[in-house]
Amino acid sequence: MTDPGLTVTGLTVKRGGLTICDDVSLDVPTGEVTVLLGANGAGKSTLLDGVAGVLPGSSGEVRLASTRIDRWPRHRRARAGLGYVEQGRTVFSRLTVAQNILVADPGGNSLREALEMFPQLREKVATRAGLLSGGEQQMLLIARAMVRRPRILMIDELSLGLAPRIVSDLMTVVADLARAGTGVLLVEQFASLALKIGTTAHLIERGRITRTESCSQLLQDPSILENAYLGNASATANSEKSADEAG
Ligand SMILES: Nc1ncnc2c1ncn2[C@@H]1O[C@H](COP(=O)(O)OP(=O)(O)OP(=O)(O)O)[C@@H](O)[C@H]1O
Repeated sequence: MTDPGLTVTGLTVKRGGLTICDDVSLDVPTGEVTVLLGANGAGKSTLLDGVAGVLPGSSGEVRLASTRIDRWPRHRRARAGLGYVEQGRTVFSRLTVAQNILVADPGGNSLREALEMFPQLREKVATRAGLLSGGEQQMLLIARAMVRRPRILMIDELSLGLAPRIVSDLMTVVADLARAGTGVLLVEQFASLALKIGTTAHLIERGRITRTESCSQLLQDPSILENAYLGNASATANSEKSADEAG
């Protein structure tokens, strides 16, 4: 058994009175990347919000390194080692790269550590973050989360709006973080890139985990993914095609 990272058991999360995530259970071990895949609106962000304490869970348990944290406010979960790079989160664009890091963690070594993690940012340390490329801004967001040394880092759609080549570079960075010991829970629309760096993948459909597979298995047999979370769209397309052929 690996070092216990994050354990989610039977978590239900509501938005506006509606159950969006229903009875979700999954583990995120330290030292590896766990991938969460699902169609738009399946409930991926809501699940991460529920785990991080952005939204309250209405039932179920969240444990970090075996300690129950689901009744804790968000900042306490973060202090305990749960990092979260939210979808659409932006850098402080008028602050420099260095100031963005120091805002997250004014500790003496945080800037040095961040630049060791992301040497690409070294030359830009005095540059205003708003002038960085999209990929560099995402690196800065990860660096800001990592200087707090989280045991677990949840990343929601880091690739939003970025070219595939840049996303591929970011995936290498994320894989390195996991190799260095962090447990990563990765939500990613570029499924094949995420699966290449992941160990286990969970598929979520309409707020429920419907399948858990090894990433290598999903890469070898893409039809599993197509049937699972593209299933509805292709079923509709096929039935339309059959109707056309019949007509
Ligand atoms: N603030 C909100 N109030 C009510 N319902 C919401 C709210 N935000 C999202 N939802 C609904 O919750 C469901 C899940 O949304 P969520 O953003 O968690 O999905 P997702 O899998 O992350 O999708 P995407 O890939 O598009 O980000 C969707 O049906 C969405 O319409």
